[in-house]
This record gives sequence, structure tokens and C-alpha cells, in this order.
Amino acid sequence: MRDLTGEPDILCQGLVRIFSTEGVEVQALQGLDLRVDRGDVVAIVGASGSGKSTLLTILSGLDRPTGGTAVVAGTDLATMSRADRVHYQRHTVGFVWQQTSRNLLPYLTAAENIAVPLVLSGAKARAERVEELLELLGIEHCRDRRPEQLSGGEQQRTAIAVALANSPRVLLADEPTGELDDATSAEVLEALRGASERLGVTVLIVTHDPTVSEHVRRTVQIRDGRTATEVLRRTERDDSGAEVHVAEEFAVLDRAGRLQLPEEFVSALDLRERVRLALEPDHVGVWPDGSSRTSPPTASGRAGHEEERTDA
Ligand SMILES: Nc1ncnc2c1ncn2[C@@H]1O[C@H](COP(=O)(O)OP(=O)(O)OP(=O)(O)O)[C@@H](O)[C@H]1O
Repeated sequence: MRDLTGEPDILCQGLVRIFSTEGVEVQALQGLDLRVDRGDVVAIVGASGSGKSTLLTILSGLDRPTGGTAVVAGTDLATMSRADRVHYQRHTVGFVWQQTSRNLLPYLTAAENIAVPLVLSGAKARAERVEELLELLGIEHCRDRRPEQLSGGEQQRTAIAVALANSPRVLLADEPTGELDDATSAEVLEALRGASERLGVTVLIVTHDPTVSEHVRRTVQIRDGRTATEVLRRTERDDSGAEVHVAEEFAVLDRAGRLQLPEEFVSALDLRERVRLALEPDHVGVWPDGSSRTSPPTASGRAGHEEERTDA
């Protein structure tokens, strides 16, 4: 394994995954870039088929990329051996899935479920660790109950405790609130955020749930197998000193300088195939190809220069 100390906890560069079935190729990931720093809580959102599950399956070590790189907490997932994979899935990453049946064994109590990964990894002081996790997730009262005796929110908080048992660096959650109502979803998301704050674990949540972005500082949107936009949230004080939550949307620029314009921008100006570009001192202008302007209103921009050359 390469020594990647000091790198972000999740680093994907130009990640590609192509599926071939019966001679038909599907490009599920088309050069995806993603960087998640240690201790961050990030939501990945996107329409059905945009590549979210494919990304998570690669990050969880269950699938390999066709191209590009994916490095998680120092482990290069493209070159990981079988033995590395067992260690990676047991110690480096934890998982929380949407379905309880995938997270918890039905015939064991919450405490016994949390102990399972500790037994598998040969951890010592297991009883203390189980108590610590029950307390961290606020589910001490669930200790001796089996999954069917827990509410949906308690099941997911127990699943988070199981995922955290062996102190992974990264927690991967696939639609962890998919089967919950809004209030319970909020509770589970706060549990994930609290775990990150108290343990320093990096959390990546893949979801359809639009309310998730209200609980995380950073939401990354995937479109057609690439990261398209990001929403960053922060808390500020206004002039009267009151706390206000600010959400700002950014387009993501890849290493080749490509970016995806938000769909509503494209449709608002009916942008198609070609656009005119102009470099301004502090921004870039984009105009529709069929715009009545012969040149964007600047001589300093690239389109402006091209225009001058043609006229000469
Ligand atoms: N094993 C596979 N074989 C062939 N095509 C696949 C396979 N897995 C995914 N795909 C295709 O890759 C694309 C991305 O799928 P993916 O499941 O990653 O999307 P998603 O964003 O997770 O969607 P959803 O939100 O519906 O789960 C889709 O077009 C899908 O049909």
C-alpha cells in the first residue's frame, strides 16, 4: 500500500466505471473527481442513474474502477489485493445501508450486533466499547432489544454504532434515511454528524433525500457520472447579530478546466452545442451562440480576440 499520509480521506480523480452487458456499454462514472477532507460530512445527491451507487460500491471496495484513481484513507482501491480488501472493509471503512436486514442480524440484540465486528476483528475490551457506542448514539435503552423491537430511527442509530465499532476513518452511508419520515431522518443525520464531531470520522452519505443537504456543510451533486455542482452551507451573523444560515451553490471545475452549467441556466438562455465565452477581469461570461451580439461586450475576452482576428 502506498503511503498517502496527509492526503484527503477520499480522493477520486478521473474515476471511470464502464459496465458492458450484451455488447452494450454503460458509462456509469465518466471521469468523476471528488475530494473529501478528514472529518468532513458530505452528502452526494443526484438523479436516479447518475452514478451514486456505482461510486459508493467502488469506495466500499466491492467493485473496482475501470479507470482513474480512488484512494480512501491511504488505500488505493484500484490496486488493492484481496487481503488488503478484508482489512480495508473491517478497519478503514464502515457502512450503513438503507435496509435494516443488511445492517443488523435479526436474532441478535442491539448490543450483540455492535459486538459482532469487534469479535471478527479480535478486539479487546469489547463490552466497554459496546457501552461507549450505545451512549454515543443515544440508544442505551435499546441494548437488549432485537431489531424488530426497535423503531426505524433506533435501527439506523444501531447500524451506525455497528459501522463505527472498529473505529473506521470513513463511514459510507447509502440512503440511510430512505425508509424514515422527516423527523426521524433528521435524528439519524444528526447522529451521523455527532459521530463525526466526536470521533473525527469522515462521513459520505449517498441519498435522494433533498432534506439531507440541510444537515451537512457540503452537498455534492452528481450528474451523468461526474460531479456537477456543490452546495456549501455556513452560519453567519447578520447586522443585528442574529444567526443566519447561508447556502451557496458552486459549479465544480475538473482538472481539465471542464464544468457543467446548471440545467436551469442552460434552459433559461436556451444554450445549445456552442456558447460564446469572454474572460473578464474577475469572471467569465457565457452567451448563447445565436445571440444577436456579434461579440460579447468586452475586447479583453477570448471571444473578443477571436472576433478581432477574423475581421483583420
Ligand atoms: N451492474 C451493472 N451493469 C450494467 N449497468 C449498470 C450496472 N450498475 C449500474 N449500471 C448503470 O450505470 C448507471 C448508474 O447507475 P447507479 O446505480 O450508479 O445510479 P444511481 O445514481 O445510484 O441511481 P439510483 O439513485 O436509482 O440508485 C445507470 O445507467 C445504471 O443502469
